[in-house]
Amino acid sequence: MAVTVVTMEVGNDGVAVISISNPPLNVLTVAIIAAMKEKFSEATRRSDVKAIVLTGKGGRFSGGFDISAFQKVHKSGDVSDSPNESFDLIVNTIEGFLLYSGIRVLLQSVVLYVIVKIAEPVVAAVEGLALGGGLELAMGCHARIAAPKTQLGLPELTLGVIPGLGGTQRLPRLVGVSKAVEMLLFSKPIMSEEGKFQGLIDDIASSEELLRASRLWALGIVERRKPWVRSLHRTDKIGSLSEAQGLLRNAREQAKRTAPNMPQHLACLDVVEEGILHGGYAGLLKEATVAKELVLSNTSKALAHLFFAQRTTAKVPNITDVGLKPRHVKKVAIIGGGIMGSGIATALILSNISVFLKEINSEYLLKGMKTIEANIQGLVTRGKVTQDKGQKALSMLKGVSDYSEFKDVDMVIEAVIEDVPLKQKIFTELEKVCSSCCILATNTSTIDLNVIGEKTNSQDRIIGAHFFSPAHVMPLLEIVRTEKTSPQVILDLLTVGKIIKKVPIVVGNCTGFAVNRTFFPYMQGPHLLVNLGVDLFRIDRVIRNFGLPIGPFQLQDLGGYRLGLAAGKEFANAFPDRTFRSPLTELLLKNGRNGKSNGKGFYIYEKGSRPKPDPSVLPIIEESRQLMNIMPGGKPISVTDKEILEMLLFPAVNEACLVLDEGVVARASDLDVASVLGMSFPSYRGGIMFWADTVGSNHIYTSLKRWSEIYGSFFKPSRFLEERAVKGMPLSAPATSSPKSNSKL
Ligand SMILES: C[C@H](O)CC(=O)SCCNC(=O)CCNC(=O)[C@H](O)C(C)(C)COP(=O)(O)OP(=O)(O)OC[C@H]1O[C@@H](n2cnc3c(N)ncnc32)[C@H](O)[C@@H]1OP(=O)(O)O
Repeated sequence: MAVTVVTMEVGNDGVAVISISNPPLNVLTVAIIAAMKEKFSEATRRSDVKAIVLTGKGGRFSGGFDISAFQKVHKSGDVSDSPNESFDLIVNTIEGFLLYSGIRVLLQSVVLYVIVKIAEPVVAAVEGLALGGGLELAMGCHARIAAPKTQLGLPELTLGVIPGLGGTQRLPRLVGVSKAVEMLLFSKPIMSEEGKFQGLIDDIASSEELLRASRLWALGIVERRKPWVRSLHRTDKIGSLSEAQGLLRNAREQAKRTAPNMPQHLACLDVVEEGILHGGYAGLLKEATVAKELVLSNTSKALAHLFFAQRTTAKVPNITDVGLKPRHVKKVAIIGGGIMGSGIATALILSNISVFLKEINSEYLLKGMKTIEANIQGLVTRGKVTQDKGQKALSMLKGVSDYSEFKDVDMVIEAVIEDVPLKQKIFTELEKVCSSCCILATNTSTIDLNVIGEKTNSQDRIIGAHFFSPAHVMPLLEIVRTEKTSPQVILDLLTVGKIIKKVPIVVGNCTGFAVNRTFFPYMQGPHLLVNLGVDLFRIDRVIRNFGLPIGPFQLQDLGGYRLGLAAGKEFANAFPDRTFRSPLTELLLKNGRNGKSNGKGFYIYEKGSRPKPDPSVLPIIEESRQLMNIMPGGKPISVTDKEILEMLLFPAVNEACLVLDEGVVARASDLDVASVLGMSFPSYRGGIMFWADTVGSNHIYTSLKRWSEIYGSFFKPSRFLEERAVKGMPLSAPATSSPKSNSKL
């Protein structure tokens, strides 16, 4: 159990060093804030203290306010668990605002002066990271000295809230309105080097020198060699009112486009503006009010849930909690240099893992190597990777055309086409050429792993490493285990996932695994609706308005119809009872259409403009409708946008319930993360199960039941959903009984 403390040491130089210790990230809790106040008061009372340095133990200043406190507020609805005390700590105690605000609040000041007299300058010694409340605390100090490469940022908007410890006021005063708005709206941290350039940081000192430099700076303030700056009182970086308001106007327009359906972006800009119009103190008061309102919003509930859900995926029962140590994976061989194989190779080499890429001939090999180079170049061009890092990554790559290098690789990832005999052949060969402890992974997205490994005696080291395309960009890694996969192999792949900065989710073996399986009804529902007479472009619009980046038909355009058809067949075989068979995709292919790749999709794609609906697809849809003949009375059904949304998403929720009930995932929150990272379900809705619980199991069940009676078994609700609806239980609540014997984990 980590010890949470705030300590103070006073040196012979008269500098008190107050240190926060709450490993691993020194997050701020209400208790820590109270303890800090106590230490500051003590320092003020002591006659031997001339100045104060505030720092964090363990090489990290602070990761911000404790997000789990937000979750407490979400459960209780009581905002007193949020950081109230902090206002007093930063404004009154550290920054000493009231002391210097003069006659205006004279009476009050005198009283406070007596209670928390503060005449010492405070310097923040910042290392590792200062995020959210951590950076806000540092900005309340009179100067900030940072170690090199320290991350500085205000990521609160990603949690559905705004900075609540003065960040909306002090950041614009330190770095200017334009940079502050950029950092706030995009929650993008900067490094201390840029922080120094922007004026957020006063000086940089090496890690070893940090405390000494901070003490000296603090003494410099006492001796008036350095300025004693209260950032809340500064106005020099704000610029003219009209300029600031122009920036905010543009930022609002941008926020409406890039962050629709979320309240915190516009609210944050309003709070920044309040401070510009009426002064920093007024801005702080508004910030406190708005922060409290936002913490109770559905967006904040969803995003805080997702924050922890994402970190929970790496905690796998009986794998990560049984004392196993991960083995070091240094060399990986990849079979297949197509889009997937080259994307996976790119992700590995960028994390310093050596890769041998194998292809069947030199032409394909060259193509794969070129794709990897292009992937890296793309990242360099977009500024995601430096030129040096890109070069170094490419030096970790070697193309091969046979198995001679495979004898001492730690892992092989097969990424060839979805062909069962081919994969079986490859795995029997791998068993012969690789060492007996080499991990044998496949990137299949649908095929049963037991079938792939059927002809080997290595079932214990066969595992699925299902990446999402493009693999070097998409953050999700679905790790598929069978009942025979050894815990050590699962742990090793989890560790590789973390090293290459993916969010790994361990799932059981079934058709489509967790992600594709949950979303197969979402790809079929739109066809059902279109055959019932609903306009396809309206369907896409409804989904976009809900928050997915593109609708299901545009998604099919991107993937190509052949791929969709092949996947549809797999699902139809595995789950015939809840498959909707539509002739539409085959008709499209028959008409020479294959989506974006051949320029014949549901949309027309022209460089530089948004995709436009293609009217030439409508006669094909009409043909499909006539063949299906399912419109009641031959007339298109009449549905609201809400019904369209629900008819598309509830079947996916139903499948997610089955995935959960069958033990394909360990917990509902894994499906939330999978849906957000694998299928672009809007994060601010918390993921598919979280969202479903906000809608309510009863409404989902009764709707599906009604539609199944009218439109057929595609909508048939599962037993799990029915049980939860009858009991009034959330879908995400853990099962009350012991784990099922059919669990796939
Ligand atoms: C009032 C204020 O304005 C409001 C705020 O300050 S809101 C908080 C603002 N701060 C943030 O958003 C930072 C959130 N944290 C992060 O982004 C990442 O943890 C990080 C980039 C700092 C570090 O990443 P990384 O090194 O990969 O460590 P990571 O696994 O994420 O975190 C380590 C542990 O700390 C926990 N943690 C991290 N930040 C936390 C926070 N702010 N509150 C509570 N727990 C936190 C994680 O849940 C994890 O716990 P676990 O080991 O039990 O799973």
